[in-house]
Amino acid sequence: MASTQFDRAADYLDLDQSVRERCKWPKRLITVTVPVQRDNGDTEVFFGYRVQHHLSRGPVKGGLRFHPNVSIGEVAALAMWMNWKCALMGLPYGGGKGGIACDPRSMSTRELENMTRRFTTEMLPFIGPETDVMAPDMGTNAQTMAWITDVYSTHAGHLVPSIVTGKPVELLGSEGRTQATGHGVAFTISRAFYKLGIEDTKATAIIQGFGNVGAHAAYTLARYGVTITGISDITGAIWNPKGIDINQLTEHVAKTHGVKDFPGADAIDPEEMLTQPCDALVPAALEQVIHADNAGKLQCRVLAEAANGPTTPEADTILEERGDIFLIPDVLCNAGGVTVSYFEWVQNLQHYQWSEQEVLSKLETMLEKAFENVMHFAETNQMSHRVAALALGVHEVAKVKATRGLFP
Ligand SMILES: NC(=O)C1=CN([C@@H]2O[C@H](COP(=O)(O)OP(=O)(O)OC[C@H]3O[C@@H](n4cnc5c(N)ncnc54)[C@H](O)[C@@H]3O)[C@@H](O)[C@H]2O)C=CC1
Ligand SMILES: O=C(O)CCC(=O)C(=O)O
Repeated sequence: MASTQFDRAADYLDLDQSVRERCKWPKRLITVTVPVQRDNGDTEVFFGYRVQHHLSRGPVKGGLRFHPNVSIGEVAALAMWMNWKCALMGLPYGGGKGGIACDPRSMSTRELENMTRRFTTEMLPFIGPETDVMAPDMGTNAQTMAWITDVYSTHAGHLVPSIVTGKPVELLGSEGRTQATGHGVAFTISRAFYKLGIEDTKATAIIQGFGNVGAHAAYTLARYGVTITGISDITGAIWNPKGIDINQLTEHVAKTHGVKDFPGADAIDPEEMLTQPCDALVPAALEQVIHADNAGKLQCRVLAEAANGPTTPEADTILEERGDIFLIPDVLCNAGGVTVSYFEWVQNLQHYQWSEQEVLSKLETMLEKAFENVMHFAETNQMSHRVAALALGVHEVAKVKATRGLFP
């Protein structure tokens, strides 16, 4: 998927052959084994990965994912997308992504901590504030980042907060990072509604995924006055046409670890939920959930890609032919997370802390600019929002590759 999307953008840009090849392939693909003693005394060996797509514009930046489906191919695609996202947002980074193939839901805190610490130790030769800066992604959180900071700092002999972003605020994480991705998703949806003449307070949204991104997108949309009619997670899907109370749902999820059986809504088939009428459909969980079989059935006005890679190229073609759905592509829609990560890194390098208001206001300024750039480029060149966003990102990387040149 990532390669196909890159090829479409590179064809449009008519990239020079050498630059095109150098933009397309990752610089480093690292695979490590991570032995962990399970609570029952057995040792289990997990596979961990980190892909550093390119370092031409600065350190690689991107999340670390703990999920059973993690593979080197998935991580490579996610790293490639991070390039174009960082470049589109004007951040001085290349793209990276990492992950461990594991089921974090079935692991104790002790096992997760040991796995994270061992993975970090294996990664020590390859990471650093100027080479590779990780952050949370699916299945990881601020605590995971705290463990990575601790291992790296212990080896350095002093605290190195700039080794990761998305840390707890007390460990010099940034105010606003936890909610940044979801906040940015809601902000771009509101911009799309404005373009389409839809009022936030009369709009409805359906969200797949109620983790860091989905839940914070839900809070912010609800704060804007949008009615959230459907939400799903790994445990099931819930539906209430009058609106789901997000605060009550959060309490329910804290107690039961899933949205299933929430008393304030009915159960609905998770697949059917995606094709219900709504103003915004927000996939905020997995890849490839909008595919050839359901793209023709979507009844949303806006498809807001909070997750990375939720739409297959086949579905993209169907949506482009339909022409009635306003796509906010992933590299724009979820870019709030890495943008505030950049702010966190900058604050750490300056030994200075910004307020939440400052962080979110700077974030909105940067998202607004990127949103308008993508819309303008798409309109001017009569292309989809996806190809426009990718072309803008790829172009920035290509310029740097061309300028730096190729050692013979
Ligand atoms: N955390 C961040 O700052 C960023 C995350 N993203 C992307 O957003 C997406 C979600 O990430 P997070 O919210 O951080 O992960 P998370 O681990 O906090 O939450 C994931 C959510 O997806 C749900 N889920 C898992 N399988 C599902 C299924 N089959 N059907 C429905 N829901 C399912 C889980 O139950 C959970 O609610 C991923 O694609 C990630 O790459 C993108 C940019 C930044
Ligand atoms: O915050 C970051 O550095 C990376 C976030 C991320 O993994 C993503 O945007 O997909």
